[in-house]
Amino acid sequence: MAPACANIRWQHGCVERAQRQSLLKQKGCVVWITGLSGSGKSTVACALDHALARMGKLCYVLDGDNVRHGLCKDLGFSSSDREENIRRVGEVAKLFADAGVVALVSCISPYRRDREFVRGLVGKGEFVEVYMNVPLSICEKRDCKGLYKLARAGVIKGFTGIDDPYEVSEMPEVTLEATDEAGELLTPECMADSVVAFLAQHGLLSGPADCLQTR
Ligand SMILES: Nc1ncnc2c1ncn2[C@@H]1O[C@H](COP(=O)(O)OS(=O)(=O)O)[C@@H](OP(=O)(O)O)[C@H]1O
Ligand SMILES: Nc1ncnc2c1ncn2[C@@H]1O[C@H](COP(=O)(O)OP(=O)(O)O)[C@@H](O)[C@H]1O
Repeated sequence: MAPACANIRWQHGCVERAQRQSLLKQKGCVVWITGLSGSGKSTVACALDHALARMGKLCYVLDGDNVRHGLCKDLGFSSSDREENIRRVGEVAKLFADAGVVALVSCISPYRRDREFVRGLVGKGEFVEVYMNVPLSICEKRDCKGLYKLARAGVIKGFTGIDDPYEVSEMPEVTLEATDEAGELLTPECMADSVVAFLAQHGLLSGPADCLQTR
């Protein structure tokens, strides 16, 4: 989308992304964690942040609840507000990736179209969609904020999974199941390990190949 005002030109910087990545000895990317409220997005983002920090990788978590206290405090939960919410978070995540940081986004982001929009914003191969495949029954049972109860009672309208849709992607890069084959709940640490494995397999955790020698 072009800027609303015509008299805007792109200002190029003096330090390139490759140099920033070289300084940080890592590559920037966006890990986009999507799923129902209560599916464990924030918990996995936190576990992933810890796991990657232990590997010396700098991350930053953009959590739906948190950005709605600032950047997106003017937005509600209509489909157009959710779209704008995801657009803004996507743009910020893109800036983090450009800075050489691993952006860990945990937003419901219920509409496929909005997630695909962000995928298109971010460089090819740098957008990793992580789908929390946790059944509504589990999320609703957890109901740690009491919101499902309010939604079922009709106090909250347009709640994702109750009277607003969650559209599953056809091909998320990573799908995290709630349970293992024996039906035991998988831990957040185990889920984070699956994401780390994907990032490693796809070269997103190695040092930038095209980086300049600055140290
Ligand atoms: N109507 C409705 N539907 C869904 N969720 C709601 C709603 N109203 C408030 N909440 C709370 O807001 C959190 C979701 O914010 P997000 O920015 O992630 O939502 S979205 O991506 O724009 O759909 C979400 O946080 P999580 O539980 O962490 O997902 C809820 O606590
Ligand atoms: N893998 C898991 N196993 C068991 N409980 C979990 C798991 N992941 C998250 N939880 C719990 O579920 C609740 C919702 O998790 P949260 O990360 O806040 O979800 P979301 O960000 O998707 O709303 C929290 O009480 C959290 O401790």
